[in-house]
Amino acid sequence: MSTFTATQAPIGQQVGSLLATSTPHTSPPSHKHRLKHTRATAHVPNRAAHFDTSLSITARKYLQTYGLTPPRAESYEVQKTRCLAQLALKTTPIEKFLYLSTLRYNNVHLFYRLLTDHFTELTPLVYTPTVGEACQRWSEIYQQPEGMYLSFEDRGHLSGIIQNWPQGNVEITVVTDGSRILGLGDLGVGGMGIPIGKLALYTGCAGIRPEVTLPLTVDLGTSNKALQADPLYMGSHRDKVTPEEEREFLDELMAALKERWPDIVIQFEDWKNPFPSLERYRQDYAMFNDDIQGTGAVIMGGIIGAVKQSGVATRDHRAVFLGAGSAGVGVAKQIVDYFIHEGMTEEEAKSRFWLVDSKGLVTQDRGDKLAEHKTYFSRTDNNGQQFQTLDEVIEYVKPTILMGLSTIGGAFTPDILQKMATWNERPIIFALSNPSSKSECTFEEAITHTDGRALFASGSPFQPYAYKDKIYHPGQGNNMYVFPGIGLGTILSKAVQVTPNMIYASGEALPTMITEEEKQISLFYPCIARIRDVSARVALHVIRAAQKDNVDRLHHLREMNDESLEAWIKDKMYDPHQETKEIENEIRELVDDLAASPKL
Ligand SMILES: NC(=O)C1=CN([C@@H]2O[C@H](COP(=O)(O)OP(=O)(O)OC[C@H]3O[C@@H](n4cnc5c(N)ncnc54)[C@H](O)[C@@H]3O)[C@@H](O)[C@H]2O)C=CC1
Ligand SMILES: CC(=O)C(=O)O
Ligand SMILES: [Mg+2]
Repeated sequence: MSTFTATQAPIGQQVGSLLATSTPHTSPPSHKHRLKHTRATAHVPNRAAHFDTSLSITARKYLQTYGLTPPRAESYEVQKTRCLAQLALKTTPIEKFLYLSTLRYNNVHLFYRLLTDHFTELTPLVYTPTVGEACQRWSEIYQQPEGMYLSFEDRGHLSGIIQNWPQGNVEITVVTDGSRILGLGDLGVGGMGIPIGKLALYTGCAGIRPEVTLPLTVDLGTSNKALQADPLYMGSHRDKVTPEEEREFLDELMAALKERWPDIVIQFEDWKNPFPSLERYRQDYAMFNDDIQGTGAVIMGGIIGAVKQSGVATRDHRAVFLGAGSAGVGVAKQIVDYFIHEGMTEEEAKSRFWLVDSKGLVTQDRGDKLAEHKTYFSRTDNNGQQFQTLDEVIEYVKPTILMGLSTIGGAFTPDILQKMATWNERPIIFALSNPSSKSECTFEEAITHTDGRALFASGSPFQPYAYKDKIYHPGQGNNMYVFPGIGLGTILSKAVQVTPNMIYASGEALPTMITEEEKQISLFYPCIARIRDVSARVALHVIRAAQKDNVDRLHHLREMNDESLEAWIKDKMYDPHQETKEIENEIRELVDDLAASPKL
């Protein structure tokens, strides 16, 4: 039975259209809009699918694009060869970023076929580190709209403006105000590169259809004076609004999003101070903050494996964090949860953490007013002594774990790395700041200065490194391992909230995906090439946690065992390789139906 619904055009006209070899009709037939697999998207025009050069001649005639593309119907292999050759001609990362953005805009399925087949090589070009440069230069390199921009001046009208988004159904949005883009500071509306990049990974990693994603940037002014002075800057040149104004704006925005798309999942990303909005909206919306919670989960997932490989008992670990911001505190809290899970009391677990910010070790008697999110970890056992530098802190603590979420590239000096290697057989060194220029140390430095013994992960990717006749492989501790699965699990279970247990479950899923081969080479994150399987597993764990917390609404999923549920999840995932095949199948069925119709 055809999946193609009845058309209003007379049968004769349809057959005529199918058989036409001359120029296309000037007015499109109504059936053209009924194909399930050629839906338009705002940032992905309808022509994306219709102009795919792999479409058969029959399909082109049916779609009336015959003659509008070169004659040969080519295989994906040929398309891929051409794209990769064109990409290779681009010499700088930003040129490659632009090439891939244009490809996504013009032929979305081809872009995702390429991305999913070449994840390891292409992710750094659509995501960190290259997206960092793209955000810094957004107003210079801007080419096409790929998301929504809402301004403070639009307050009072957000609901109406959101109606302008041409896509009827949106299942997930990533929203930023651009105020803390990676470790690069306030980039204003240039931050739009982040929602676009994150959502590209939602599609590539977790198979969420591209047309149900909404990249969203809110322009609440900027504290970046250079941007304010830049005539090319595409955002408002006003100063940042006050926290009260931001709250009022967000109250309206959240309500407007839910009004238009009641089931929408909302991910907050790269806000300078994201704690208030997380607290304010987490109960009433299916929302989470990726920098606090996604990062917390992914690093907890990595630490589970690294702690095992370190040979040191969980309760004997001591962690020094350089950076006590959203990510630092989010990660430390999530690992506290894991330590509690492993049998420690909360006080015992918390006592294993020493957080360092720009003023030094975070202590209760330091003399400054601590931001609220830092007080939980502030030390009280320092006997009045204060420690200003990382060097002083590590001499005092002699940590087993050194975590970098500080935005300070190179902060883990050779001396610090060597000390870590003196105190520990397998020092755990996570240099997590993004992009690569902000990484607290490189993989090469971590390996060289610990004589190959570091258990290492970084936020942005590094290449494998050869040292003393051995090849070492870096781990990438980036929230990209979990946020796609958190979103997918929340969407598929129709969860009304993203609960702390769902976040915890996403991190806990990661170690279940590590292979023996990966363990052998000291990896505690799965190979990135398997990210679709990893995201499906994360989604499975997220759904189970949603069920336990009773926030899911698709109750029949509760009846499935894990194996069936994981298979069901995979079946729901968008597969870019299937898209043109689906169009071909629908057209073939239509042709067959028409041929079988009684002649009038
Ligand atoms: N690998 C991953 O998946 C993720 C990485 N990150 C990265 O983590 C970094 C921090 O992000 P957030 O915590 O959200 O930023 P944030 O602005 O909230 O926090 C930055 C922290 O670093 C501290 N800091 C700044 N300069 C310092 C110095 N000279 N010495 C010691 N501490 C200093 C600040 O006091 C603050 O505590 C960014 O580079 C971001 O890209 C963030 C989220 C996920
Ligand atoms: C990876 C990420 O979310 C960040 O660096 O902010
Ligand atoms: Mg982020």
